[in-house]
Amino acid sequence: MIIDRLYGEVKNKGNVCVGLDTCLDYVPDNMMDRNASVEDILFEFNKRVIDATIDIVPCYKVQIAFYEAYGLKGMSAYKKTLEYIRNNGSIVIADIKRGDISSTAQMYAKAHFEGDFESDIITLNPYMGFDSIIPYLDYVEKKDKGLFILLRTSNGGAKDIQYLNVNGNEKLYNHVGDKLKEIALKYMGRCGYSSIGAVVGGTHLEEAEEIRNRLDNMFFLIPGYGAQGGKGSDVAHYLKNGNGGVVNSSRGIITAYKKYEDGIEKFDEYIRKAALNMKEDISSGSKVL
Ligand SMILES: O=C(O)c1cc(=O)[nH]c(=O)n1[C@@H]1O[C@H](COP(=O)(O)O)[C@@H](O)[C@H]1O
Repeated sequence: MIIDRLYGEVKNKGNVCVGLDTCLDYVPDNMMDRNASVEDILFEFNKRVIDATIDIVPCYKVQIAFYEAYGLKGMSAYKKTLEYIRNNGSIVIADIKRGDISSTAQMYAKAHFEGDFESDIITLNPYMGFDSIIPYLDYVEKKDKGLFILLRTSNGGAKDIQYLNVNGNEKLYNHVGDKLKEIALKYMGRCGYSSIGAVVGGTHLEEAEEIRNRLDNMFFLIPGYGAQGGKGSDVAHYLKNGNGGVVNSSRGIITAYKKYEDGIEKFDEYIRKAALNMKEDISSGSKVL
């Protein structure tokens, strides 16, 4: 199952998920060949980031909006990026946050688990209802695919809806978590986690321990590190013995070179350094717990 692969990769390479939220503003001048197309520029940038990190990170998350924004050429870069990651033996999470129902969801599943945009794991938004998850489950069961479903997100606005009290005095995200856990139990890997995981932002800490204990069979995608303020000692609360989750950083890694005077010349070195520092920060946070 995909979750066993991801668990194994985390065991060998740590918890850093590199977020390829790539836009032209992040591309250094020397990669901006005037004659090259947007497709080539975005893909070449991603390829450099991937080549600099693939031996030290377990997976990549590619946020589709950054490619959609550049139209067809952007989507070609998206396709090439997914293929490059998968062909080089790594795991790709397509951050598409879909959340529609029925026949539409079936087409989303086909669009992102087959064909041009095939990925290993996708992100979903369950807040339209649990029936919006069902059309993807066949791919989890029969095609070795995985889902990370939004539970408690990293943004400030998470409190607007996800924290509302339901069923007396229970937080909505806990209610959603319990339901997802039930579905997840049907797709358990040998590693003790399900191919259906949850997205929990690494920026709110108060409930981290409760969420980790309550959803003990669920692997977490943990965004919010770096640019949004999350630290290694924060996100470590969502891990179990250093595994059970991957921590995403997008801007914090792919724009790391901008902090240095010689950043453009040593682009690859600084990208790798940012991923290695983050890996160290998370693992020292885990040791303290
Ligand atoms: O599902 C996500 O990946 C996600 C969930 C969440 O709660 N918060 C969150 O920031 N994300 C995504 O994680 C990435 C964070 O980017 P940086 O803040 O640049 O590291 C973006 O692609 C967001 O869309």
